[in-house]
Amino acid sequence: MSSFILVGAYILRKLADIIAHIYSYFFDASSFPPQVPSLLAGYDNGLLCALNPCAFLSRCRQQCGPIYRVSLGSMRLVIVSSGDAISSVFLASSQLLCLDPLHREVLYIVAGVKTNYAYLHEVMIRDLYPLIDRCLSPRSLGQTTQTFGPMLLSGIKNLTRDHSKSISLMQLTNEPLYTATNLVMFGSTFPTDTYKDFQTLNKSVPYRIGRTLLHYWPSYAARMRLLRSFMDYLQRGEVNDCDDKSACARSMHIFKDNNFQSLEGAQFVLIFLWTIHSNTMVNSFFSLSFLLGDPIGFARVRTEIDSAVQNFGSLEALLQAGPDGLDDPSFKLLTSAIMETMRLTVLQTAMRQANCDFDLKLKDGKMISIKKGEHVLGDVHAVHMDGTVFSDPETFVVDRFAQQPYRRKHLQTDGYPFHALGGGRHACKGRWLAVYGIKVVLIILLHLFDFNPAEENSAGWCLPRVHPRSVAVIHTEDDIFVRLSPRQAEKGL
Ligand code: HEM
Repeated sequence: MSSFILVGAYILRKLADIIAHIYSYFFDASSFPPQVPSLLAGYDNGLLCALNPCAFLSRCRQQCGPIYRVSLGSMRLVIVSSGDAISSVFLASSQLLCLDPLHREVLYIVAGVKTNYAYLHEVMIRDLYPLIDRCLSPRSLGQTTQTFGPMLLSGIKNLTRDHSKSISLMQLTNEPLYTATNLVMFGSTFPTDTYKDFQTLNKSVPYRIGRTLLHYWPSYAARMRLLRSFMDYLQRGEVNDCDDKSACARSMHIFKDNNFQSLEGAQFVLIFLWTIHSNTMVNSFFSLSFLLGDPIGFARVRTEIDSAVQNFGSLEALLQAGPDGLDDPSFKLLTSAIMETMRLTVLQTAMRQANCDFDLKLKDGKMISIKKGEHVLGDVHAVHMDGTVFSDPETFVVDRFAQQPYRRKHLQTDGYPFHALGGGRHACKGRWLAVYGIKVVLIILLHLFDFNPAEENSAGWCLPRVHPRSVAVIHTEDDIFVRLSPRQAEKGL
């Protein structure tokens, strides 16, 4: 079956190359931005893009340069793949370039919102984003995540009790993180048995975006179960043991104030959950996958973690220190590994739609004329793969972002053309939680366990293959199975 898929993918790639070659004869380089040619009113490009967005954008870039127009069926896009142009998109006012169509798409694809979009969107912007901003800012994150570290540790211990069995790295890096984050954000009454359904739905997202979902039923059924579970949670209406200023109490206030007890409320919770987890899970899984594929990098990060644990006195004491304690030069290499994983796994961002005709000004003084209704998209992957900025760009370099002096409450990527967390007014509001959560996962796992490839990975450590349909961030359907053994000092586990 897998060789059939590989041959199919090879033939499609060759076909796409031949089509691109034919189209190059129709290419007009005199206009700016140049237009990617199409023989079938954009539907040919739409199909090629749906089959493999990254490869399609890369071919267009080779042909047209870093800024170009392309029609994907009836959708007209301006793609920007230079750091300066992406920054200009992030900085453009939302009167000119708005995010609404992106939000509408996400609400529909993830939560199945077909009607009442406007109301849910209003609550998202008016109540939810400010709540995330307030509770997850560097100043408040410690308060929000007081119980997070110990809960994550107990989740990992529960999952790893039986050392005689192999375990999925995807589950190991994601499930305890998913559960502990939900408990701090939604309180102890939030259903803790929703991870598998969430993953099933999440994995269907690239297919849903391309409207090419073949196995529709499993993800549809998973979504229905999730929504039922969230409706029960909303109808109970309690969060337990949370003070009034905590994230979970504030979330519940939003749900109650907006009378969210029915399907609509559950759809809102699902969108909130997807915002928190979809990108974080990719990073958590790939960070450890990259480290396992780089034994020297792995050993260096583990040495850093072990000496931090020693300085704190114990792993438990380190986990109590919270995000402020971990925002420290003694975790420079670990933080760099996480940011490097982001560099390699985030593909496109900054999707916007123009509200009117206008000229987008770039740093070098050039203007891109954008027409009303056109979409703009940032090809972040292209910038992050620029060999003139990032040497050996395709490779995971564990200390790539550990070279400059460490600055607390700053991302170690400051000063680089790094766009994985957005920018401007719409920069990722959960970035501090994401980095902190992934750090804690890696600290616990690297400190407690040795990792050996399970029988399922007969070829040793192999990086998961990137799914060709990946859009926005890398997706994979591969998993890595590991056998864990407690390290010498932790034999009591
Ligand atoms: C590794 C993990 C994450 C990555 C790579 C990531 C990436 C991004 C990016 C690129 C944007 C900007 C999108 C745009 O301008 O078009 C964004 C926005 C956002 N992110 Fe994240 N994110 C992550 C984790 C999180 C988490 C944990 C939360 C928690 C709630 C979160 C909440 C948000 C919100 C609310 C926005 C919208 C901000 C706005 O439009 O004003 N993200 N994220």
